[in-house]
Amino acid sequence: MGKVAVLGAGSWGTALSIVLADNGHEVALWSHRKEHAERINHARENEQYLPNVALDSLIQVSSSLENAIQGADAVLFVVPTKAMRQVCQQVSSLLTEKQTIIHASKGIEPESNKRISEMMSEELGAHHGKGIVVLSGPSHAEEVGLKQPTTVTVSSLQIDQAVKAQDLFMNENFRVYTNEDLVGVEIGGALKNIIALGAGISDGLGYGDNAKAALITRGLAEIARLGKRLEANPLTFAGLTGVGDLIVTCTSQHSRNWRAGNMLGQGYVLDDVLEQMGMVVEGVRTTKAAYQMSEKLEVDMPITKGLYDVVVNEKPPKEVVDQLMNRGKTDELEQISKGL
Ligand SMILES: NC(=O)C1=CN([C@@H]2O[C@H](COP(=O)(O)OP(=O)(O)OC[C@H]3O[C@@H](n4cnc5c(N)ncnc54)[C@H](OP(=O)(O)O)[C@@H]3O)[C@@H](O)[C@H]2O)C=CC1
Ligand SMILES: O=C(CO)COP(=O)(O)O
Repeated sequence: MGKVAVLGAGSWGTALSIVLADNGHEVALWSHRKEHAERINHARENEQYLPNVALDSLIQVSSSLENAIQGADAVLFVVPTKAMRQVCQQVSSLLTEKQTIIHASKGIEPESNKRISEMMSEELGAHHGKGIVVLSGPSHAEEVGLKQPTTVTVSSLQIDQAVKAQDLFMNENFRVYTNEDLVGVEIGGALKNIIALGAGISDGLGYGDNAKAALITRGLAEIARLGKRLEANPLTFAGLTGVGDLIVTCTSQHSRNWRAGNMLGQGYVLDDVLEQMGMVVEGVRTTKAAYQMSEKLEVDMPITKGLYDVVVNEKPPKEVVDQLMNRGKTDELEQISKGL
């Protein structure tokens, strides 16, 4: 048992703090807003992001990064991808060499097209760079907070660091696997949000299970094609952070990406959707990043291109479905094998 600093007091940071406290760790949960930190400490609940879930007394919330990180054996970064560089810059001088560095966010940075561990490694410097661990998989905060059975994967270029993270989080409700394929784990976790936006749009347009099954299957094929180009292990996409997270995010109403897509499919405009969500919808920025990567690396990603047309070019979703359905003929095995 030790101390873990959790940076980011949204739904996922709060749910993972609950897992860590269940394992007997002292948790310093950091919110960048003082009033939010005080509110959670007082209510013993994160009413804004994870309501109706009581927080153990082992979880103490602070708006001071120094207090959160001092004496921590591990530091978990779980802010939206957009905030990751800034938070890394804020903490980089506070970290010590012994601390295990983990992130549990899901995204790709537009323009640089960097994965989260790559961005972190640039900001945190050589020592922590190679040992950064990612935790990913099919895991909605709402269910983890209720201690419902959940499985995730941890990965790192230094597998001993991933094993340390596995030991920190693993318990009878929260099963943690290791996987050496850092690229595949991060790419699967980030890109499934694009397909979940598409699944929500499909439901919002009134389409049925056939359309959703097609999106999940063909979405997996194009994620694997990009992954292969980036030298991921294709088998990772058959795992929890690939097909597992695609299934949960495309089919669960807990998913913010699915919910945002659902509203887009019903005709709401993106700015209104994002305002109403009040939580991060990573798929929007990841769509931009993945589209840029598919163009640069010449990887065929028709669903991503369609979603890019919706979120960037404001094309009506129905037109995008027609565009996808009326492409030229292709062979299924030929397409799938490009991701193997
Ligand atoms: N929720 C889930 O079930 C899961 C989420 N994830 C991933 O975890 C990451 C975080 O998501 P989640 O917790 O759900 O997001 P939420 O929208 O629930 O919360 C985001 C939190 O980050 C804070 N934040 C925003 N900007 C900054 C900043 N610049 N510095 C510090 N804190 C900031 C927000 O504060 P404020 O209130 O001030 O905006 C808020 O506390 C995402 O990448 C997501 O994809 C992964 C698996 C499951
Ligand atoms: O990553 C998640 C589940 O594994 C959460 O997905 P959303 O961000 O769409 O809610």
